[in-house]
Amino acid sequence: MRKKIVAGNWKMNKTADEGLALVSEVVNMVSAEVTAPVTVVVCPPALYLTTFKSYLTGDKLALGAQNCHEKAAGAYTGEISAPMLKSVGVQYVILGHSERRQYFGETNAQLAEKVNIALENGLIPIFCCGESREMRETGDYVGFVKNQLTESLFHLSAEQMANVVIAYEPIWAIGTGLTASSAQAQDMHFALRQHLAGQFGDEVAQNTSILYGGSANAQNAQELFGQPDVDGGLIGGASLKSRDFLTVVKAA
Ligand SMILES: O=C(CO)COP(=O)(O)O
Repeated sequence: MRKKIVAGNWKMNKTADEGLALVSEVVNMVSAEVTAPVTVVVCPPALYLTTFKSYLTGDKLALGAQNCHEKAAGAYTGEISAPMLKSVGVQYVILGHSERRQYFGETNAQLAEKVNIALENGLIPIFCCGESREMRETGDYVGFVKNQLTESLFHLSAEQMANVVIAYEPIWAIGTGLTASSAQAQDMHFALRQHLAGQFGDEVAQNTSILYGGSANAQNAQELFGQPDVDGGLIGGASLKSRDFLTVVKAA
């Protein structure tokens, strides 16, 4: 059975005090209110990972980073490596978020290297994919997203792929309030699972968690997560308010 996962991507938000208050609230609420088998991953700014590790314990809560470098160490000023993340107890790492692709020029080939180094260091990549609004309106958007998987993941063995989580995040839905309809999400998730099955076999495809991201919130999460191929979410804005985030978690 594939895992249900709800990950909160805080992006570049919250000062240290604000972050501590939020993570404490989330931990308390998850402990008190979440009985379903869902893994809650908190992905704060890297600066807070070490401090947050002691809060995110037990089998329901996990710590995630928002990025890592593709090399293990070296002269890369300002960067953070997968071995460093592992050494402070990080379990998941978001890779290939559309904001990193857009603002930092990350390519599918570079992301293939990031996926490799994450897996070599025992981190679970949350590999992001998704099309722009223009692509959705005029192009072969399913082919485009499938190709993101092909170029960054299809060099892996089936065994390695079993340790990867996918997040479908249509760019037009991120931070815009324009959520994909549950049918649009389901259609893409189904297509991606088929694509995975073609390369890695049915068992791996069926066991891969495919999360939805893009204006998912307390109001629409139930409907989105109710789709057969939607296994949870990667949540931006709604992860910054504990009560909203918990409502999303409970919908998984
Ligand atoms: O980019 C996202 C999560 O990684 C989604 O962000 P929003 O939930 O704010 O649209």
